[in-house]
Amino acid sequence: MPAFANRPPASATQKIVTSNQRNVSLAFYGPIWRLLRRNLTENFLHPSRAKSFSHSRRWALQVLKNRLASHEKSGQPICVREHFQYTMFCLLVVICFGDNVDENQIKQIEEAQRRAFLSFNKFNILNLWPRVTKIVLRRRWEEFYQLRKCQLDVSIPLIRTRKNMQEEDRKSMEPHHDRALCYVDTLLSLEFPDEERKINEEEIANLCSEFLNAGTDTTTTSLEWIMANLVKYPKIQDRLFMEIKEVVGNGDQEEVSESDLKRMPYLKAVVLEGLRRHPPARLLIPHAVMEDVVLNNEYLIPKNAAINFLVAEMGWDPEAWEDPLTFKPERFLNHDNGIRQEFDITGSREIKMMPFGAGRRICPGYQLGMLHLEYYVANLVCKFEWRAVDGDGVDLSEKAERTMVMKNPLRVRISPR
Ligand code: HEM
Repeated sequence: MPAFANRPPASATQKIVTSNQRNVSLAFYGPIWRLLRRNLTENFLHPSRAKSFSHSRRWALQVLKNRLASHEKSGQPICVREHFQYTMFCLLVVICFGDNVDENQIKQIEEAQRRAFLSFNKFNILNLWPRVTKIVLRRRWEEFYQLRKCQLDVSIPLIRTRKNMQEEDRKSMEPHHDRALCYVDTLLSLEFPDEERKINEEEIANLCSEFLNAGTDTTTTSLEWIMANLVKYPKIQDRLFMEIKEVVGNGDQEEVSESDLKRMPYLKAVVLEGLRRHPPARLLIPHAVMEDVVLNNEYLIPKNAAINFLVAEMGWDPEAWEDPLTFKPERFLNHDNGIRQEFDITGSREIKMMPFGAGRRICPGYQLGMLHLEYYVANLVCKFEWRAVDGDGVDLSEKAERTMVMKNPLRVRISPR
């Protein structure tokens, strides 16, 4: 039995890949994976591209503020998870399919994604022996195809709309250069070098579904944990509010903008501390090494053995972090209250925590995830004061669902600042 070091050095993680299955999905490995990943990170999720969705982030923020404000008027405590979830989902749908999508279409996509998710365990067995199960579990296969059809019926028209827009732009004397590039746009122009073909509509639909799944719950869960800590520790919330006010001033500014965020080291520290203390993914997608690796002259990791990283335990390691179970954003600040220069969330220099994974399989959406957390935390704290429901403490117990969520979802009272 191999033993696994729980803080592998970066050199070992660089060799890590997931199993060698060939599939048009970012979660598997192969030449296609490399191409798709490069597309996602370099052409699309790169910060310069991510900026083009500022107006969508602003729109989603407005949706969220309206929902919270109308609840606040009712005088009842608010259970925030559903609102965070809806906001993140709307935003990612727009980033994925373009800002021409309306709320009704978003609801249809949400329903199709939800049904697919709820059936995940039921259909898992079909992966094992497809030839056999196609005979003995014929009904289940039919159900699976039906569900798949529902998903495609919703997403393929949206993909075709973007295709038509690209066609029109190509023919037009006045193409829309200012149109924000969405994920589907980048996929439509991809060609597989080894197969001399373009990626087809069904494959694009799969990748979009994966994009929405991977980005929504992780960001929603992290946002809920961070806000829970700000409610539990009002002094931290007050300090954050002071920082925000110093940057945006006392005027009636509608939004903390993305450029403001860069001048808020304490905000970044709060987000990092949230991800350290409550990483939404407790395990990474299983990894494997391509050849036998010996760590620290002590632990053998055999080629192809499934490796699961205990992400939370790394961030709670008392040898790496002082008082690791306490929520203390200051640990990420240097003496001048700036973000510690040496801290690196990608783990390319050292790994003390890895909420997004590390090495070449690191979450391709990590910059977008960080930006969304900083943007929504800053705006929520700037607009409202967040307080615990009278007599109710904030219970930070955990529950394993798709991500590690709050066992008792966060309920709060908010009041406009
Ligand atoms: C707080 C937010 C997020 C967290 C904590 C997070 C965390 C993770 C983790 C731990 C992995 C597995 C990495 C590994 O196995 O080594 C992952 C994979 C992935 N994430 Fe994220 N993620 C976040 C946001 C996002 C966003 C916003 C997107 C896209 C819009 C995204 C897209 C993906 C994709 C496509 C994968 C699979 C990549 C692959 O297998 O190569 N994530 N994420």
